[in-house]
Formats: sequence, structure tokens, C-alpha cells
Amino acid sequence: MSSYANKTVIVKPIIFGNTSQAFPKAREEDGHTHAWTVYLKSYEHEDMSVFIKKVQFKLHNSYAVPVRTITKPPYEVRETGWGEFDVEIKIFFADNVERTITLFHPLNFQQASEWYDELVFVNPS
Ligand SMILES: O=C(Nc1ccc(C(=O)N2CC(c3nccs3)C2)s1)[C@@H]1CCCN1
Repeated sequence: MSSYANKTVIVKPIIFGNTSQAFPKAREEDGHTHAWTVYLKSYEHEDMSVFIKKVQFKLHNSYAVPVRTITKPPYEVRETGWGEFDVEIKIFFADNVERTITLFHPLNFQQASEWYDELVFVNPS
């Protein structure tokens, strides 16, 4: 926690990204070629459920139930598919005063892909 211009500022470093694993061959029944996991986690291995109410992962609309809502850690979705697309990650906070945060992550099947960001709270209630 730090102060800046008489304000209390709390910064929570986060990581979001995906891992994937290719199947030996495309799956007969649906042509899926990869298993993948998209995730959000604390960069500091902190239990973020203290200040996060839920995380919604919005997959491509062709998936059954494309909006996956995760209410406790680990904030991740494990799925299979045949291609890469953008996953929208929407963070809802326990304090309803805080606006939701929307992140986007392009699935990457060539290599594990992680992005760093920070959740910044100014004068949290
Ligand atoms: O790949 C891409 N978009 C994709 C959207 C959905 C994908 C997928 O993997 N799946 C849908 C789900 C289903 N399985 C069975 C019925 S619906 C498995 S891939 C783009 C197109 C060009 C480059 N990237």
C-alpha cells in the first residue's frame, strides 16, 4: 500500500494467459486438436478471492455456455478446440463500488503465453 497525493493506492499484480497441449491427432468426434487452459492469477501467489467476487471468461460463441463464471480460485477454464481466438476476461470485485475490469487474451497454441498487468485501487473503501 502506498500514498500518493494524499490518496491510498493498492496495487495487485496479476498474470493472465494460456497453456495448451496438442492432441496426437485430431479427435474423431469433433475435430478438436488441442486442450488448452486460460487463466488469471496473482503474480504474488495471493488468494485474490478476498477482493474478487467472480471472474468471467468469455469464449467464442460457438462453445456451449460461452460465458464461464468462476467464483473462487483457481480462476481458469480448461477446454479443447481446433483454433485460437480472443478470450475476454472480466473481473468483478467484491466491493461493488469498484468498476469491473475487462482484459483480452489471444489464445496461443504455439507456446504458453502470459501477460502481466496490475489492478490498482485508489482510496479503496
Ligand atoms: O480458430 C478460430 N476460431 C475458433 C472459434 C472456435 C473454435 C474452436 O476451437 N471451437 C468451437 C468449439 C466447438 N466444438 C464443437 C462445436 S463448437 C471448438 S476455434 C479462429 C479462426 C481463424 C483463426 N482463429
